[in-house]
Amino acid sequence: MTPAARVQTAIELLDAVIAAARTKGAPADRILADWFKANRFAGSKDRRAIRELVFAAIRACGPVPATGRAAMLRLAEVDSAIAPLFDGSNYGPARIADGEAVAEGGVAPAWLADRLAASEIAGREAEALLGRAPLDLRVNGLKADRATIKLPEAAQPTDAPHGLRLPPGTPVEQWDAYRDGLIEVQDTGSQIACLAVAAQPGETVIDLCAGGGGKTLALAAAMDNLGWLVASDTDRNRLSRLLPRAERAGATIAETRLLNPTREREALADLLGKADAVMVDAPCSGTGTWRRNPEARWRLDDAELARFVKIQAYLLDLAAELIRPGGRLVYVTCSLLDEEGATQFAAFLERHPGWQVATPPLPAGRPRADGTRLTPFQDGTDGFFIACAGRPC
Ligand SMILES: C[S@@+](CC[C@H](N)C(=O)[O-])C[C@H]1O[C@@H](n2cnc3c(N)ncnc32)[C@H](O)[C@@H]1O
Repeated sequence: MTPAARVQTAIELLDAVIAAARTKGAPADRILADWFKANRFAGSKDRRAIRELVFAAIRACGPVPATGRAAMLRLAEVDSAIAPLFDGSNYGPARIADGEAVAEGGVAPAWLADRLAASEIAGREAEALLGRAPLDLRVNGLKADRATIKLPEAAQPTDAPHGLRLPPGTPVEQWDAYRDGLIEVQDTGSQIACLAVAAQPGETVIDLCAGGGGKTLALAAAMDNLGWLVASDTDRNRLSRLLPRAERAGATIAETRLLNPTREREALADLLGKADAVMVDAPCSGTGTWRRNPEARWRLDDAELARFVKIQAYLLDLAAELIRPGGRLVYVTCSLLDEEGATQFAAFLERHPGWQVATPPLPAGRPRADGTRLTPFQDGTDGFFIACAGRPC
């Protein structure tokens, strides 16, 4: 494909991404993967270039652009290599017309940028939300050790005790160490969130919103495969990915429980008041993960945010019921909005008098109200709010 044809293809893909963002349809990654599958004529260099263009254009636009072409013209404002490719050539985009509409720049739609600013995420902190994430690994302590593991490429240790960092795009999935379960792909912020649980061998630990089990596997390693580790979620698809991953990682103590939304207690009835620790890695707006899916900021609206805030409070209260006297609650969210983090946790403490804030020392992050906040700008991780409280004895 010519460079101009790649730009035109990226414009058409951006139209699909914009439409999907408006209707809460498929994420950009999925849209691109489907297109590449259906258009085999695009070689690996084309695919890489188109992908770069689409994501660079998404990052360059704050609010949802009207069209893919307007989004690409916005990218042309910040990348001088793009405008000359609007050359009217065969398969390329038409020439730029005088006064043609260009999408607006910025970090996010105005309402969301304002909410972030109210949570002290503005300026360079806000811009860093749209940077490119590195590729972080967690060395699986059940099978290997960070100090001695041999990998095909040199990796830098991160702040997390088992963490290693590689450049984005490193094909780790093809490495033997990955296939054999010696390493997991996991952001350093996620690894640090798991440290906050301080899970010990022999304990009863619940990962209440386990999803595909990224954090469950880290907890199993911390527990040295000793104890009872329950991984629950309401999403059957996500949870179904956990056990094959656990097998690869040699995490034998992970047990999954599929929950029925609004009737979660039923599947967890045998654990009420028994857990030494419960981690609530809550469903959230994901404002801390825009480095990975920047178009998520076009999908969020006030109603969706309110829905997250409500379910977070509900899950925190459910977790409290599962914890034994003297046990601990760890609340984690990959959002940097206070309503999903500091304010949410403060409301929990108000509803549960007697619970004591007790965040263990973490290797990165800064205090934020009763918890700790990690940000892409300060910590080079995804954005997280992490807070812990102990149930009174
Ligand atoms: C931030 S994700 C969890 C990511 C996961 N812990 C990991 O490390 O990969 C939030 C999860 O909460 C789950 N969830 C949503 N509502 C829930 C509920 N009522 N009970 C339990 N899990 C729920 C979602 O399905 C989603 O997998």
